[in-house]
Amino acid sequence: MTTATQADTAGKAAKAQTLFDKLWQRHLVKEEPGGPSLLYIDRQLVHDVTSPQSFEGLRLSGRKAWRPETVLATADHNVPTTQLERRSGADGISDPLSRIQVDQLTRNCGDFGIAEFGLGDERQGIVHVIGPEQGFTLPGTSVVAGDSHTSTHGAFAALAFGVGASEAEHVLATQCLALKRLKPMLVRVCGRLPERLGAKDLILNIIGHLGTAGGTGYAIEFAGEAISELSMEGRMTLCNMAIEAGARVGLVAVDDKTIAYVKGRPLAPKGEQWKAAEAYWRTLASDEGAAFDRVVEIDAAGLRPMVTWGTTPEMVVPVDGRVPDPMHEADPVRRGNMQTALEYMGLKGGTPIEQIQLDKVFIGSCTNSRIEDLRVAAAVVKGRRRAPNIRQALVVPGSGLVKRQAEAEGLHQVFLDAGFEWREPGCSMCLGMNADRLGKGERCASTSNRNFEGRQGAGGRTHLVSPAMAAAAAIAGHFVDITQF
Ligand SMILES: CC(C)[C@H](C(=O)O)[C@@H](O)C(=O)O
Ligand code: SF4
Repeated sequence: MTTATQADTAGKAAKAQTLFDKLWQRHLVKEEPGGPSLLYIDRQLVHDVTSPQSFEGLRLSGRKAWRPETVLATADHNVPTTQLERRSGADGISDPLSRIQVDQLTRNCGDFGIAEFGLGDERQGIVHVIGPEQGFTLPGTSVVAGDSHTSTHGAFAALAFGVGASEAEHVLATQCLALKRLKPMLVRVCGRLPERLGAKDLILNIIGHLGTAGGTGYAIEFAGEAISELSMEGRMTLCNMAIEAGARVGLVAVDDKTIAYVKGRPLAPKGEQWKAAEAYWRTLASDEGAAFDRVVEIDAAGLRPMVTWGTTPEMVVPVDGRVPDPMHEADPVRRGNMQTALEYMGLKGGTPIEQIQLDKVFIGSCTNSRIEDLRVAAAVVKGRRRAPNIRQALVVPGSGLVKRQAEAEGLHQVFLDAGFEWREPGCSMCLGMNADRLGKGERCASTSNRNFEGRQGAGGRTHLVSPAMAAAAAIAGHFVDITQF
């Protein structure tokens, strides 16, 4: 009896699993000790840039998409965002390569029987916005896309990560993928975020702490009071940038907010299936006492609004801080990197962040283009005007449905009245792949997730910030402490 009880206890203790362990185990087809394991992939998202190669590969080997109903495609990276250019669909794209990629996506989806939200479809938008919006991304599923920011979908406790074009091809053909097991890391954020700070400030803080390689080889689970307090939009912002800390996977456990967000979405289960699904989804949290390979604790209450000053997301400081001085950096490699970054950014060490004058503002991208982001930005902008030195302030909703919702709430009018531009959905100025770009030397406050050299256009200078900060910077013409603005 005693022995049995001990065995039970030991069994229970051994069974405490992290959320990542649960998702991993559920999708495991074949485990190879030491080597990569074979995982079952439930869903795949496809966009215009990385998919041509995958489809071409299928054609060359004479293979079909095995379960085309598990794939959803949209055009986002190459699409223009002005109404005028959008009127004529892909024909309105002046750049020939962009036009070919958008056209090709439609042709490939037709040939392989895959659903596509193309130009002219109100459901079109950034791949990481439309997946959750449609209920295509569901808790407990495994989701891949030929796009590194697929980590976004982990906000729903989905095992979601970016893959290369040949891996995406393999998933299309077999629904399986070989992957080396990731190590679970816990980032526990206790306390509450101060007023006017958002998920973007939090994740920039975390990346500043971990560094851009700190998450390499890990799946990061975000937990704690500050995470529970975040909306699903905020959790998506957080997981979106897990990859910027090097982690292919970001995760948040299922709670009431997850369930409420998914319920009633077009592709979410209904009726009896919903009940069964919800019961399973509610198990998707790390067990008490589950072992993580690394645990990082952060206190949200002491955080400040963040602004990047350099050319990686870890080069970040609070808005009331200064651009760091490389002369104070003891490590020669770090010092060299700082100097190179400052030169590119046209900044001097010691400059107060609030004195940095801007040329452009971009509110959009899969990090911050959801309805909540637009609400936050509009609340800052309301009744104010764009500063004269801001040549352009773009607001680009993440999908046609976000756009419609924002218009129903009158947010577009708030932006237009303040001298901002209200655009059609797409990746837009997040990356220099469509007509929305920075010119050489132009400085931008951007709500996107990457700031490397030339990211928003050759010679362009990117500062990553929250939507509230971007909006305030457009009004003031420079960075401001949004907790006082
Ligand atoms: C084009 C695509 C491969 C790329 C990515 O994987 O992330 C893009 O979305 C990005 O943000 O740089
Ligand atoms: S919005 Fe930016 S980060 Fe997101 S998928 Fe598009 S290019 Fe990549």
